Amino acid sequence: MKVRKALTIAGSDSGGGAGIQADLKTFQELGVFGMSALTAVTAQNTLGVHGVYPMTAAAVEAQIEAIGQDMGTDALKTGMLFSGEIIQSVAKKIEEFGWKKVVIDPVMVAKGGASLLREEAIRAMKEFLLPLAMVITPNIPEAEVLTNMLIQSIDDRKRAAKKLYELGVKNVVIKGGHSDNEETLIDLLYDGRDFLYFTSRRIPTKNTHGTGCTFAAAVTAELAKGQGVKEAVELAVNYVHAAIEMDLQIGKGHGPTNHWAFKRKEAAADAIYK
Ligand SMILES: Nc1ncnc2c1ncn2[C@@H]1O[C@H](COP(=O)(O)OP(=O)(O)O)[C@@H](O)[C@H]1O
Ligand SMILES: Cc1ncc(COP(=O)(O)O)c(N)n1
Repeated sequence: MKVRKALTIAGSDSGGGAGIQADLKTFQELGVFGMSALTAVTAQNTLGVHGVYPMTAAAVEAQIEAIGQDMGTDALKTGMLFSGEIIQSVAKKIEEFGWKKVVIDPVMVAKGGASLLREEAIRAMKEFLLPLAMVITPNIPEAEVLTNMLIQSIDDRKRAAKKLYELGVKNVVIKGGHSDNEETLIDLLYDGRDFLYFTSRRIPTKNTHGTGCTFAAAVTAELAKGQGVKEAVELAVNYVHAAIEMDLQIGKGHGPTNHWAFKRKEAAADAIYK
């Protein structure tokens, strides 16, 4: 059996709920061999970000180079990239190795409000990275920054998705966690032709730390396994939903999600239908 591989280029969350830790847990749970290139170390817990210690762009390049030269990858995702310089290095390496299954989670601020991306980096992201993306997965505030639009309605979101598509992204997912609907939420996928709506029940919880990272990592793992974008997004919606639903109650603030939950739910369903 051929083992599929996925690479995450992202920041470390010492609290284990978001960033590289969330990505690797998700890769593992979805049966994909996970690799990482660290862009920054954060001192972080469920109460917030207490420090950000970026890597040099050369160190980020060296990590990607080491992976590309030897192991290669079937898909990759980016998370916290911190600076325009790191973004340019990452884009250069993606092009150099010819990687196509590229998922960009344009991480900008942590749930507590701490900045994980410098202001100057937004231009670099649009210019160098977005044209290389197979999928981009902004939440509503990130989509607003990238498009210079105010997004309130679903129609606004559709317009924003079209704008992002025009920047060269092949598939745009604008996630609905930040919408003001208290009952349901919609993750919207646009592939340049059709809009697809993934509707789920909003779970009343404060434990949503790392949902965005987990979502993008699940999309990446599924693409690595050879799934299409639509199937990968659908699975990611279900994976994150299970992870939020069976939360772990860890820490005093916004706790992490449960990366085991999806497989446990699947195993329970298998036992019922056997
Ligand atoms: N309270 C919630 N209940 C159910 N699903 C949620 C909830 N909050 C977020 N999600 C889901 O988690 C994923 C990430 O959503 P979002 O909060 O928009 O992104 P981010 O974590 O990047 O801010 C999406 O699939 C969204 O539908
Ligand atoms: C290192 C790192 N990367 C990304 C996030 C975003 O996480 P969230 O899903 O809570 O917005 C984070 N808090 N820390």
